[in-house]
Amino acid sequence: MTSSTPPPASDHDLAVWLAEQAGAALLEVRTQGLEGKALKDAGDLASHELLMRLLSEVRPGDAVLSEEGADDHVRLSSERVWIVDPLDGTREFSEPPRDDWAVHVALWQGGDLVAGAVAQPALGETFSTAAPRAVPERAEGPIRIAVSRSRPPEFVKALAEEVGAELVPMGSAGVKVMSVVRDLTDVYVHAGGQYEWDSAAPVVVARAAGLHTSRADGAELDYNRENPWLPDLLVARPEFAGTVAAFVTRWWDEHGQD
Ligand SMILES: Nc1ncnc2c1ncn2[C@@H]1O[C@H](COP(=O)(O)O)[C@@H](OP(=O)(O)O)[C@H]1O
Ligand SMILES: [Mg+2]
Repeated sequence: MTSSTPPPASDHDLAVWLAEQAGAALLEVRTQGLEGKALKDAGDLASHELLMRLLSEVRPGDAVLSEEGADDHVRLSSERVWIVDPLDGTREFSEPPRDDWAVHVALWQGGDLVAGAVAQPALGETFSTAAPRAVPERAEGPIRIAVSRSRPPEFVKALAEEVGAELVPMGSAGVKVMSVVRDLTDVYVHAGGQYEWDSAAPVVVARAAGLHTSRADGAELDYNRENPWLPDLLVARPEFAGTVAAFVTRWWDEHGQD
């Protein structure tokens, strides 16, 4: 969809529309000849401002939770809260032609995530609850675990050794969750730091595809809390979730939570 298309009525379709509008703006920023921090900052700002403006126009009664608006406590008494990450994988966005960066748009309503979209603009793909994907049959071979390129959890090497897995580093929480949806990997596990906007949209899209989603130790995920710090995450094909969650539980018992 392009900016000439009107905003759709349904929340599922609106999440896609918003993520794709922001994605188009980000691709345009990438053509401006900027580099490094200037490119990161210009992308963050352009996408953030566009999403805030569009949401205030099309859903004026809803609250928004994003990095810039985390302290706006109106959202804590709101029935409907859009949880957005205008540019996830900022580092990779600033390293063209990498395509492992994303726009996240999720809707939280009455206690849980209900709709969402993850756009990967440089890949030309959007994953969403509007058109949930069936996860393909698993490719044969060892378990593949998606991990952060720059800040992987301290336990991942020990986990990979124990279960005979290979690690697949890439940028963006959304891209890593979508790698499980696409059967590029089997598991994404993170610990050590993240915020609600890093995982909300990927999680609701993964749930719609039938994947397991939880904290890294298997505990329940909870969104739109006063403190949006949500430092760990596990998204996995259901058959691998128990093994990874049990490993993390044991690791945290023995080493403390990182
Ligand atoms: N230890 C940590 N503390 C805070 N945020 C973290 C983090 N590790 C990862 N993240 C955030 O999670 C997102 C995915 O990270 P990664 O690409 O390393 O997997 C990034 O979001 P942003 O790019 O929106 O800042 C990154 O900032
Ligand atoms: Mg992010």
